[in-house]
Amino acid sequence: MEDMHVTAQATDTMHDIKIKAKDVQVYYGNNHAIKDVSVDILDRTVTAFIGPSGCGKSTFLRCFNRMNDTISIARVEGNILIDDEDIYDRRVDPVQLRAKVGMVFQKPNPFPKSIYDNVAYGPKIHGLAKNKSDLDDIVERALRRSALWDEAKDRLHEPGTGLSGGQQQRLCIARAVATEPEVLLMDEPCSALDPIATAQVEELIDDLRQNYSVVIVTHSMQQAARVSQKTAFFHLGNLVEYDDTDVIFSNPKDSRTESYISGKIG
Ligand SMILES: Nc1ncnc2c1ncn2[C@@H]1O[C@H](COP(=O)(O)OP(=O)(O)OP(=O)(O)O)[C@@H](O)[C@H]1O
Repeated sequence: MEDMHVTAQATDTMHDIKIKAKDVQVYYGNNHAIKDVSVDILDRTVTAFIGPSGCGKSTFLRCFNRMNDTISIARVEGNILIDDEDIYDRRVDPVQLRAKVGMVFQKPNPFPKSIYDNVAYGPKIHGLAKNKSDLDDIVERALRRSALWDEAKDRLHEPGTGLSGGQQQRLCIARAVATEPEVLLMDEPCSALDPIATAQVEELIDDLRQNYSVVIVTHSMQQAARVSQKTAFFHLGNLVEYDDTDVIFSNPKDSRTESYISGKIG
């Protein structure tokens, strides 16, 4: 049982597979951090990665936009396909990939620029706006989608760092969605936020699912249960169980999942 790993397949016929990971291994030097993980991530679905600290959730998430490329000792093996395209193929430009696969981090990290420029930055470098009014529209759309427009519209040219923590995190989500990504990766996006800001970001995640495949790493099982439709439980670098979120929380098949959700390992 201990060495068993699951090949997690999508059972949901309503949603297409957006990301297909097959036999993925990640090493940091000699540390084998992700062990032979295969999983299908669905489109227009929120997928939560849960598991004890150090089990590899963030490492696996970072495989989807090749952020592990930026860590010199990290080595990724296996296949990751997004829309059937191998994202580790030599012809894939990681910068372009990261426009399609946006990421929001644990701590809100706005650029030291105005609210407007934070959101406009990506569309500008990727040439998504034809002119200034086009760019204005993109910025407004992204801020509306991130539920920040009403609070930010009268202070677009003030520094992003002047917003509250929860607003800054929504600004980072606006920055990520401004390049029209198809996948949104969120690594503990609420861990620095108070309960009200957390509730706003969770509501937003639920909205974002209409357009994107969202993958969220969270330490909070309550949050996973609230926002996700699919949950993957990781333990010691293995993907132990992957299923509908309500199944994982009400009727897990593996004893390790059961121990984790009941607070016996953690
Ligand atoms: N940049 C890095 N360099 C070296 N080792 C790393 C690096 N990032 C993670 N690791 C190692 O990889 C393993 C998995 O770590 P990872 O951060 O992916 O786990 P996690 O489940 O996201 O943990 P947490 O919940 O604490 O954030 C750990 O053994 C960790 O020490």
